[in-house]
Amino acid sequence: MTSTFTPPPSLVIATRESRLALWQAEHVRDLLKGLYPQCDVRIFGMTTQGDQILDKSLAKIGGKGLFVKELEVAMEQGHADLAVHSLKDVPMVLPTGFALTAVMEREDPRDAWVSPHYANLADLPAGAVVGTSSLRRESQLRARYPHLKVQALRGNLDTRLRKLDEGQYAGILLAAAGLKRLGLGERVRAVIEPEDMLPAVGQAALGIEIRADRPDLAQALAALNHPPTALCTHAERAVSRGLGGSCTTPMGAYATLEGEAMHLRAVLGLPDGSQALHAQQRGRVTDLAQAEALGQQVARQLREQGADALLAQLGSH
Ligand SMILES: NCc1[nH]cc(CCC(=O)O)c1CC(=O)O
Repeated sequence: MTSTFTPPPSLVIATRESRLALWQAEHVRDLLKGLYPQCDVRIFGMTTQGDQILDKSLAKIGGKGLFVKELEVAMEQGHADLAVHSLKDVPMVLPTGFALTAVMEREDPRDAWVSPHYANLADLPAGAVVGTSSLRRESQLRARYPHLKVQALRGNLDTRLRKLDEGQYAGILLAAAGLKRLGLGERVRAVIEPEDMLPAVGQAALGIEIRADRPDLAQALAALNHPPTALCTHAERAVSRGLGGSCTTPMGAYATLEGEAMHLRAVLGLPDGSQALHAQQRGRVTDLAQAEALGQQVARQLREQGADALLAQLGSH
């Protein structure tokens, strides 16, 4: 088969302007420059609504979709060709006209414990304050360590680390991936295994979004797709979608793939840790449809255990 593919003469990448988002966009820019040396690849940085609201819980202001919308408008208006997102922040259902065209290889998917004084969560005395605004982390933390206190912690990575260093918290929970990407891996005191805390849907993976009417771009960006990561995160996203969840639902879902054998685990709990539902499933997965089916099975298992009632209680929390 002869290829008739001609790489585009230029590519503009839309991104948020936090240090992590810029790192991720620059990473994609460098990969694209390597793939297409003739292509003029540029970064279009934007401050999103989500970045400006720092004092309220994300769940209350409409979820992490706020980090994605402005980038979509930029693509809609032709100011950018693609957007690089932390897949974790991408809504489970994209608006019409947009597509997740590639999912890149995952960094370390685990959550990390960051603390100046305590090597481990298990070392914390009763009443110690842990910083996180993630309902998923709060729910799993409280279920396992009911003697700890949880206090809100918002802002980008640098802000959160600064608040920790100001001494308001015994320690904080962050995604290991973000810290590693920014060269802050030495701040990690302990990584938390999925057995103890399931990561967020899509955690540590980057998603590349384009307009659905740009098949030329889809072809140019296909080389960035990492099929095992795409399959795993597709299954995770199917669990959340199957529950009608969003990026702020207190659930974790994590898939691993060895050869064609996928193992998908999920948890859904109340933020106060008083109730949690767990489900897991193994199956052969070689394409996105099979990944989707496995995710739907896990969502069904959670439903059979009462996920809908739990989600209804959440609404009133
Ligand atoms: N919700 C914010 C967010 N979105 C993506 C990451 C970094 C890690 C990743 O790519 O999952 C983080 C920070 C965090 O949760 O600590």
